[in-house]
Amino acid sequence: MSVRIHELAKAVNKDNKEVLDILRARGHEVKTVSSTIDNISAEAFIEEFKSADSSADNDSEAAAPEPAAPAAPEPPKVKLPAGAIVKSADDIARERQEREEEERKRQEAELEKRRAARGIQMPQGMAPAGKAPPAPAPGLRPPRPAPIPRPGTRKPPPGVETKTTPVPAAAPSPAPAPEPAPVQSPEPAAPQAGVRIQTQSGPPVPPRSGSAPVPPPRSTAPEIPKKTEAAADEVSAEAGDAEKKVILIKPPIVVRDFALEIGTKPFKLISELMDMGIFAGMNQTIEEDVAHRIAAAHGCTLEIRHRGEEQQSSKKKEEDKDEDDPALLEPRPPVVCVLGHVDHGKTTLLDSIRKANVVSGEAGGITQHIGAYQVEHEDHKITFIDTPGHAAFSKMRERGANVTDIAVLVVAADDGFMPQTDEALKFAQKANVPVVVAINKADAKGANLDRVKQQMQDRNIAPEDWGGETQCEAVSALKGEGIDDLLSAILIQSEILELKANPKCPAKGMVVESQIEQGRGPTATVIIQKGTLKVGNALVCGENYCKVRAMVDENGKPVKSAPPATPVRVLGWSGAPPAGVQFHTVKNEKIAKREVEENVQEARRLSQMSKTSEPADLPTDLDSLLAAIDKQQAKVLRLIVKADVAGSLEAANGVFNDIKSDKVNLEIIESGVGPITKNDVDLASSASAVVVGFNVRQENGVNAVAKHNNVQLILHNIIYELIDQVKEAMAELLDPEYSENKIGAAEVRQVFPLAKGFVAGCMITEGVVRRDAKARLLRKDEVIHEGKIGTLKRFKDDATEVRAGYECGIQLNGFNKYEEGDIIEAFEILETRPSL
Ligand SMILES: Nc1nc2c(ncn2[C@@H]2O[C@H](COP(=O)(O)OP(=O)(O)OP(=O)(O)O)[C@@H](O)[C@H]2O)c(=O)[nH]1
Repeated sequence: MSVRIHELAKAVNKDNKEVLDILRARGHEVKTVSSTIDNISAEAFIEEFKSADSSADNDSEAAAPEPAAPAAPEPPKVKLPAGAIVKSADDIARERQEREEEERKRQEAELEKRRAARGIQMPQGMAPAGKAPPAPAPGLRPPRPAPIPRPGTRKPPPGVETKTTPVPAAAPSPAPAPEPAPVQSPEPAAPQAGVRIQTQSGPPVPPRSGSAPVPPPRSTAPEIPKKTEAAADEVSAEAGDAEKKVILIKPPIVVRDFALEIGTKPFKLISELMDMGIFAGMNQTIEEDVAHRIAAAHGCTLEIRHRGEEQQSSKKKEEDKDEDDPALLEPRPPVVCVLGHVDHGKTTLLDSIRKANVVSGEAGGITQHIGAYQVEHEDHKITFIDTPGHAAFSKMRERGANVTDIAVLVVAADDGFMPQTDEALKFAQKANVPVVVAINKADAKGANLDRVKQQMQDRNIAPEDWGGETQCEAVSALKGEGIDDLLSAILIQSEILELKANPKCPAKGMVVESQIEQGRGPTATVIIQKGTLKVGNALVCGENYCKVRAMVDENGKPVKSAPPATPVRVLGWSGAPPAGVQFHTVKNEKIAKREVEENVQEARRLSQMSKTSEPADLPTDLDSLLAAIDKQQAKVLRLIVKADVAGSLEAANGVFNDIKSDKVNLEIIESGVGPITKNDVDLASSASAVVVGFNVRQENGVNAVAKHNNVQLILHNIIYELIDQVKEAMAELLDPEYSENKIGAAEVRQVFPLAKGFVAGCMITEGVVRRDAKARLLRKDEVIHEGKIGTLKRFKDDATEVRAGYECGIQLNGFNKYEEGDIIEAFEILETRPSL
């Protein structure tokens, strides 16, 4: 949207030319009255001049109580302060032209003046603006002490001239009570900083009719002593922090709103921002540190309240008060996770408990994502979280331990404690989660229960039957033996823990897993920790929100509500929330969106802060400098990683980040949940990256686009394979290394002249000499010539190769000076791929 100049002039009741001139002076490229300016500038212009008009009207009404006779002007009814200058009509006319020029300069100089006002002395004869009001004049109200300037206090019009009498700076003592003054008494305005003051002798002359002053572009409030902004700054600096206006603001900080808060106009704020090299529109947001600087320049103190923090603390208090009230707590099922070493039988155990078998469906035999299920035993519910077993999933497993009340540590009776068993035990102990040991594969050949119990004792978790405190059950997950005892042991442990939660408060919980499902969009398996989650609830989970569209249980059945410790898959998310992040319920979707927006801003701010603190890593000595240069010169394999679920994605990113090489750096430029799309390929193409897919499919047509753009796709369902292929891709970036491989040697026995040049009659003394090989001629161990073999003949026939013990004729390209006894060595160049 744009506005034509003549429309603008009409709107502010001014000449077209005048408006044109003002706009040109302000840097707008306007040629004729039909030229246009943008809507925002036009609005600001209208606002500025309309308010100036109205205020000037008020001023003129107040200042001209009676029309003056043109020839013999009567002295004004209002007695002006001593020394005050009232301009003649001629002066006004002359200054009218000057005003436009001043107006142009004014805006540019405004900020500069404000800064300068703190350090630069005022022109002589000019009252230190902002420190002292004008001297009192008989009949006028006494001077008031300089008030603390309020942001937004308008400046006097540039054309208004007054003479001010310097008086000592107003003490910060309480202001004397103002005497009643006639309403029509216009108060002299302080001059604008930097505006030249003209002095005139002779009596004050009232304004003449017919030469009404042009309304100044800015209004002056008649009741308030005027101060320039420079003066305002000066005062605010003197006033100190105690008297600064404190502004409370919640991010995001939008230019328009912020301008109003600090008492300035949005367009002025925009120009200040531009001065700082920041280009932001009315409705755009600015960074917090920028807002702080601007607020300080306006004499305000900015307090930014991050809603999340505020709400968290206030919510925490409420929860402490209401949600954890013992009277409201009710018993809840235990949340159990199954941990252990690879192949010790975790999945089989979970299947056995659920009387289902999903082991056969797993790619590579590894559980690759967390599921959560609930089973019933002795009329009590138990919630199980399935955790994967490979080392790559350590993080997920750690998380699994953190969300749970009890950990079942699976130890194969025939294998005993293994590194990952110890790691899992460590996680559980770190999370303060009691452990129930399931000695699995009790049926297997070589099963040794006592050895496992001994290992338990060695790890300070002695089994109960050995006098310790750790419950321990021998089971055969495969045969379904000992499962009931294990479940009973879990329930006993649960009873000891006295697990309770308030089912009536707003739901709170943790995301166990999330993914993007076809037809369902982002979904997340969550475990409710407090309250009851209901369809229709609005949730906030880090940088994602959810209006619960539907919930399904572990059997895929829709449920309407989920009480504490229940696992449910929730539909209706804005995006897939990462596993391990907590969610809470808010009043409605609008609030959820707002909170999430703030969380996103906060996350950005934190990442910005971490980026700016990076210089600490700068090299400080020569060695580290050289290492840094080496690192810069190292090749980079960029990856775009996609995985089926958030947990797998994190695990995959984790293992990729663990691949260390001095020669090739690995950089994950993008990662996400869901199938590989054409966008991923496009991004990979522009970033020269490789797309890696873990347990995901690719959308139709992706292959063709990848081929066309020469983008490598690496897809696999098994993490080890993926790691190997990524390493291969890294190695391929390295420049090949070349090595020489001697394949044979011949001794020159006789030199034969030919029509053109000579041929060396040789005996092959070792290996083989091939026609396409490279050769070097040695004479008394000195290399005389190196090049390619030109001809290789057996008698008169060309030969491709001649083996040791045979005679042949050899001609080297570009060489003719063979001598008897010379040695011709044949070799080939081998190209090898360097290792990482
Ligand atoms: N003999 C015997 N074999 C078992 C038992 N439990 C599991 N197995 C076998 O052990 C192997 C591994 O079982 P999983 O349940 O896949 O082991 P896991 O710990 O879940 O393995 P990951 O998912 O790779 O971590 C399978 O071949 C099972 O049949 C058991 O009680 N007895």
